Order: sequence, then C-alpha cells, then structure tokens
Amino acid sequence: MPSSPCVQLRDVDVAFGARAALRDVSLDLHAGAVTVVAGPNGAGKSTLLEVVAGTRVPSRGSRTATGSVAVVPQRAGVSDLLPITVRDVVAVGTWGRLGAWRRADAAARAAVDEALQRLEVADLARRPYGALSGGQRQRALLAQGLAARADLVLLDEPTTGLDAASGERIRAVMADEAARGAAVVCVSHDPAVLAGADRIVALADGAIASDTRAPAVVAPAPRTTAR
Ligand SMILES: Nc1ncnc2c1ncn2[C@@H]1O[C@H](COP(=O)(O)OP(=O)(O)OP(=O)(O)O)[C@@H](O)[C@H]1O
Repeated sequence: MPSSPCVQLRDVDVAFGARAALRDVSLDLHAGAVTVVAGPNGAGKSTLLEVVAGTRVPSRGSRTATGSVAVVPQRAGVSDLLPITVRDVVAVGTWGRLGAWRRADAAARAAVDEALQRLEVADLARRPYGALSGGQRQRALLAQGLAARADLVLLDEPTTGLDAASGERIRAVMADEAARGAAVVCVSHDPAVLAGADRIVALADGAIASDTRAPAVVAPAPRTTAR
C-alpha cells in the first residue's frame, strides 16, 4: 500500500445492549483504493461503515482519521412532498466546504455541475427529487457524494436494484474516485462491485473473517523463442 492510512480502527467493539455488532475490528483504510465490505445480513457491515464515517462511537477501541468524509446513503431522508430539486440534493454535498450560510461559490457550483454530469443526471437537475425513480435517486445521491470531493467516500449498497448500465456507471465512478486519490469504502453484495474491488473485507458475526487484496496485475514475461 502506497500511502499512510486515512482511517485507522483499532480493537473496535460496538454493542447494542447485549448484542455485539462489531468485535475486535482493526482496519487501516488507504487513499487510492476501493475497499468492499462484504458479509451476510447482520454481519455488521453498516455498523462498520458508521464507525469508519465517525458517526458511531465504538463501545471499545479507537478510530483515528484524517481528511473529509462523504457518506452516500441508500436513500435520502427527504419527503417526496418537499419541493427539493435534484440539483438541491446534489448541492448538499458541497455544504461541508461552504460557510455557515452555505452560499454557493463558483467552485461549489462547478462541483455540482460536474457531479450531475458524471452520474448522468444533469438532464434531471430541475426535476423534484421526489419524482425520480429509485435508480435515478441512487445516482443523484452518489452525485451528492462526488460533489463533496472528499478524501473518504463511503457507500452503502450503491448498486442495489439498479439496471446494468446504472450499476456500471456507479462502479466506474467509484474507480475514478479512487484514481483521484480518495479512499472508497463500499458495502456491497453485488458480484460486479466485488470483482472491481482493490480489497475485500469480509465480516462474519461482527468480526473480520478475511481481508483480501486484489492481486497486482503482473505483465506476462516476454516469450523467449529458441534459436
Ligand atoms: N440501532 C441498532 N439497535 C440495535 N441493534 C442494532 C442496531 N443496528 C444494528 N443492530 C444489530 O447489529 C448487528 C449488525 O447490524 P448491521 O446493520 O451492521 O449489519 P449488516 O451486515 O449491515 O446487515 P444487512 O446486510 O442486513 O444490512 C445486527 O445484529 C443488528 O440487528
């Protein structure tokens, strides 16, 4: 791994009452890589993502992190009745960098425009968010995460229920985010997302069951021909 970790978890436990959701998890996450967190239902994937994000405090152990964080949720907590456009939803991604009044500057507007285009939702920008299909909403939420231009990009099941083309777009965007230097961490069961991962952390019953890095691509040795 080329860089120092941007998130370090050490000996992390999370308990909900008597139920252990994470047990003794230690993990370093690095810039420039797509890490997929896999495992069966209830294994602790979403809880791990929350601890990585810094939104859930471990019951034991520590989290240290550098840089900014963008979380791409599975769904937005926005009422379909509110007159919020797709552009408004994507612009929320820039709020962390704007001041208390969140007055969009040229850089924020450019980040929103670019994110809308990369997720191919620019033509929907003026539509009410509540009028979008499920797949269009997922792309808009990922655009919100991109607009943040964060050091750490966290995604929970971003391709669930999407058609093949939308899933491919989202996988490509995750790879691009890693290529620009972000640490991308994605909870997913999707075989195509797993196939594109640089690293797969599998959880079972709250503990890390395996931690596998994709093999480096090794150029085949040149063929030697007998003379
Ligand atoms: N807020 C909560 N209160 C009580 N128990 C919780 C809470 N959140 C999660 N748990 C429990 O912690 C364990 C891990 O849950 P988590 O949602 O992290 O699993 P997951 O791997 O993301 O599951 P899924 O694939 O079903 O989304 C489960 O046993 C779950 O019931």
